[in-house]
Amino acid sequence: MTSQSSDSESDVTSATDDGTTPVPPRSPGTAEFVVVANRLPVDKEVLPDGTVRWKRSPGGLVTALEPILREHTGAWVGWSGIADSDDNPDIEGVEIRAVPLSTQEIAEYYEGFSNATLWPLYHDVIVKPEYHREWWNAYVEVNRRFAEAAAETAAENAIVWVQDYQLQLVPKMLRMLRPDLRIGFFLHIPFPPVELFMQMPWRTEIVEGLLGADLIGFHLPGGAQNFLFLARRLAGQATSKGTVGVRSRFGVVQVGFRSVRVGAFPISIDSGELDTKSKSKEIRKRAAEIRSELGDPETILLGVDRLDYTKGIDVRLKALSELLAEKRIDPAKTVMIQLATPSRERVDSYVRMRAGIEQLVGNINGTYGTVGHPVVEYLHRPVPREDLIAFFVAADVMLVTPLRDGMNLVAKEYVACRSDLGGGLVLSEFTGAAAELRSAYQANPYDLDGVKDAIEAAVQQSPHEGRRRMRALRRQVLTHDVSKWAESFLGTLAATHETRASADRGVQLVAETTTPAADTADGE
Ligand SMILES: Nc1nc2c(ncn2[C@@H]2O[C@H](COP(=O)(O)OP(=O)(O)O)[C@@H](O)[C@H]2O)c(=O)[nH]1
Ligand SMILES: O=P(O)(O)OC[C@H]1O[C@H](O[C@H]2O[C@H](CO)[C@@H](O)[C@H](O)[C@H]2O)[C@H](O)[C@@H](O)[C@@H]1O
Repeated sequence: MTSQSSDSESDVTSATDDGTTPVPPRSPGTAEFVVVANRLPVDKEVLPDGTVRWKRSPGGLVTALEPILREHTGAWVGWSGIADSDDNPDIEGVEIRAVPLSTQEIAEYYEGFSNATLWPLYHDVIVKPEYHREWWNAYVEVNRRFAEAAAETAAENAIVWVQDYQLQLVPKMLRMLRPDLRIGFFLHIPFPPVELFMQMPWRTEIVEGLLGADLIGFHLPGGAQNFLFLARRLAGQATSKGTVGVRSRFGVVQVGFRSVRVGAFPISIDSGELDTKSKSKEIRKRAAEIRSELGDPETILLGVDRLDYTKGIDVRLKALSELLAEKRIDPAKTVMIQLATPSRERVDSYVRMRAGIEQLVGNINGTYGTVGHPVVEYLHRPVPREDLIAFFVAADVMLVTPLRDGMNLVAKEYVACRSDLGGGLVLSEFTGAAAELRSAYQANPYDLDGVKDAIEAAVQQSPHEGRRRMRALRRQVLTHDVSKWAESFLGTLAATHETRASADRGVQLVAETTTPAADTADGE
């Protein structure tokens, strides 16, 4: 079936003739808490000699959820990162349920609809989203499979927490299979402005898919607000009209007898753990070694990203190149380290972007480097976590310059690692983190002169100014950690369910407030 559906006619969960109808489980599972995410926390790797190795999956979603699942003991439903594998790796305290994907599904559901349609559409169309009906059909089919796997894993009345843009149809499909469950959904990337979302040929199906959840979470109030407008316009549901707050003043969408809450929950990191680790003797020693291996430069600039066009790695390289040309930065005293984790390497836009970035690195080193002393040290591979922490401790200026980013955990990790109050953070205004990290050197990544000024200011900041800013940043990051994020989301989800009964009596459509002491986005 390849026909493109109109806004109102199709129902992704009740189709009867296209193989996408979810099949109810014979009996419920045993897990009281289930995370459903595209990726498992570990990626499977088959070495040339046939042995299997499991390594940590890339990206901030796994960084954030790993400590939560360790705390709550439950199950994780996800894909292992390679084709046709249903191996369930052993992870202490977590029941793993792998969802196998075929090579064609990886191409159409993951690389296609998830990462060449939704990803660019939700990130301000930095590259042009592609709309293909076969990709959409694969997305529906794979979402159905995830919903069935979750339905088989969850115990009666369990909490199921569905993650991210790859699985936006799962909440509705899962509700059809298991109406007893409490279902939460969290979007880790930005939810786009209404004008952009309206491009999506299957826009109504996506909004209705999400409305299967009891609670839908976004990083920022703006995303929640955009979604409420679309629920009204595309799904024709009554919604609350008040302004959504941060971890407070939730929006409400009335779907039949169900009240779906919509809120903003900015994600964070295990800041306490990073703070402790970064103070250890081993990490301090490694940080000193890094500086000495680089030839003891006066200033170390650092970038840490998945190699993704949203991250603005080209922006910071162009800014550096101009600062060097204008002699505002001295190449003899400065080294920039760019750690770039390989990502989505078969998607065309990623292949093109990698070539562009490597050319920029080559140009800078060719023009300003000397033999044995390049200005830019570029690694295209992940480094071990402990090394990464040492890089954060060693860096004088952290460069976070995305054109758009849901949150950006790297910015928060850098801050958590700077108990010495050293270092400066250059941060794009278009990251979710910018709403909280007000004391960073913020810049508009589309304004190259502004980015250059921010980098120069951070390089030249006085120790007093640096300490003042870092103290404020650390107050925010250490008091708003990932367990606070999970608690606020899961606490709201639990409360949503408790008010289900009141839906029968008719819930009032007003924006709600959790506690009188509601948080603000900026805790500084
Ligand atoms: N161990 C390790 N982690 C990395 C590396 N590069 C990035 N990360 C982690 O990947 C996560 C990236 O999250 P985030 O900044 O939110 O961006 P995302 O990639 O879009 O999810 C952070 O927790 C980083 O510390 C690396 O080379 N090694
Ligand atoms: O699974 P991949 O295709 O290799 O991509 C890795 C992850 O990238 C995205 O991370 C996002 O989540 C972070 C935590 O909330 C957030 O800080 C960041 O801004 C986002 O880009 C993606 O959303 C995940 O699903 C991927 O697993």
